[in-house]
Amino acid sequence: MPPDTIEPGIRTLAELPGPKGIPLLGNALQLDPVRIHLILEEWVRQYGPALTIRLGPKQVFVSSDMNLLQTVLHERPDRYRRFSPIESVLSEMGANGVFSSEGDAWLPQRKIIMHALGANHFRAFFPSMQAITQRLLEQWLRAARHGETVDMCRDLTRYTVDTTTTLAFGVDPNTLEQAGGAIQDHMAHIFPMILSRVNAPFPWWRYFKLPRDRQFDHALREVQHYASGLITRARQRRAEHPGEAPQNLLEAMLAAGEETGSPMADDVIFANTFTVLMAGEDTTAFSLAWAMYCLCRHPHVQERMHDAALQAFGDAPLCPTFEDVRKLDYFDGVAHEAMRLKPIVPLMFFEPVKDVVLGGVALPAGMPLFFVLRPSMEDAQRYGQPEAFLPERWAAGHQHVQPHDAHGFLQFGAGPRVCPGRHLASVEQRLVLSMLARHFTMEFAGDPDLIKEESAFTMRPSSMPVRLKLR
Ligand code: HEM
Repeated sequence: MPPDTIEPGIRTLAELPGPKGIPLLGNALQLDPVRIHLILEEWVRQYGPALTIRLGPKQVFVSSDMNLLQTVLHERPDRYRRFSPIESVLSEMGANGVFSSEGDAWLPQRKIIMHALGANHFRAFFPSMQAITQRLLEQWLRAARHGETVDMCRDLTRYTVDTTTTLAFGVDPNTLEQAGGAIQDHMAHIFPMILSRVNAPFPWWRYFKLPRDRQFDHALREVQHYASGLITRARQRRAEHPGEAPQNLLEAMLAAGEETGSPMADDVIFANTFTVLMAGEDTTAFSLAWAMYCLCRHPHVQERMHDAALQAFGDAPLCPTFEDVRKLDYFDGVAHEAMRLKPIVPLMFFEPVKDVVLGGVALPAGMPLFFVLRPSMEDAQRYGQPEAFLPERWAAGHQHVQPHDAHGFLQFGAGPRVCPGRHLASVEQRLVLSMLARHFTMEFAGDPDLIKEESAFTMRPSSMPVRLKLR
């Protein structure tokens, strides 16, 4: 955008404040990928809600203004898209599915995935979710009886992979009861590298491999092999049951175009299997792990949850029917409140597809836009008593904690690309938290100050060891 075309009163990036960088690399070396969200939050505190940084040759617009983020989210795909390195990095991994694809490629994938993950499928799927939750309960009962520490990050990532794989791909891998390493151990190496590569000022991995790139390549091969196995099994099932309506997302992708004669390409099916496997794992698991963290800090909320569980499903060990899930709104509030204080999506990355003016700042097409989500969720103008953990603020019609501005909460995104897995995530959160509160009390099994926030595309706890006691 040439400066002489910018209207009076509109600012350019050069007029925004920001931290000083070094020649050539700019601020890149200051942005430790594991702490990137904390560093950007600190800069927002220091320089205000609109600032600029530089990553190598790229000038970046950084903002914590959720009204601007709402604009960006809703004005897709015409004016904005995801930050383009997300697409190139995921393409190199064979994972350019619905999350990262843009333009005409995105919509057909989105339609299939929205349908397959739609809330209308949950009724039929509910018994499977109950069985997986029962498995988790049995593990925790054993740990409580033997006084063993529970590694919540381990158990919850296994729970979410079992649930997502069963729902979306029609196979229950039962990683929860698997003794040794499971697919999750490989996936744990993939997320941090995606974040590092997306924000790298220089694509080093295309020229030389560091030990961590080799570890990443190995993890990627394992996950690719796993996804291929799922696809092979689904193909076999379809061949054995010709003409049957697709039973899950994978079968829906294989069946797409059977009538019109334009099937979904194999690489697109593969990319979306990979995408949904990844998107369904860390997000829900770490939102639950952070909820555990908040609950250990606020034992009185555990008591309220226990009462709410008894009220919703009485003597039953788990939420007994799909209809009863609706009675678990208090648990949804717990999950939301944990995500407000410990956002598993602390940053979102976009770019304009054409020259735009956003918040009075002229931004040329292709300019990286980084949004920092937590400051607005800790803002007293949006949330009363922002530092307090108050799940009841999310109850419908609740008036006691004011103000309450749900627009400031964008953990699932918004607009045409809002998270299609949010209903599944909400059912998982309700089932796990209500089961926990029905049977156990929980406390940290170690020094909570050692639990650190780590950016790894999602924001995960460095560890979450807890001790469960039977009620
Ligand atoms: C607490 C749990 C979760 C959180 C906080 C979360 C958050 C998000 C966010 C912020 C986005 C970007 C939305 C946007 O651009 O407007 C997204 C997209 C997506 N999520 Fe989730 N997610 C969660 C769980 C899940 C689950 C369980 C699945 C699937 C099993 C899933 C699948 C996806 C997919 C496929 C997309 C890409 C949608 C598109 O670009 O059209 N998510 N999610």
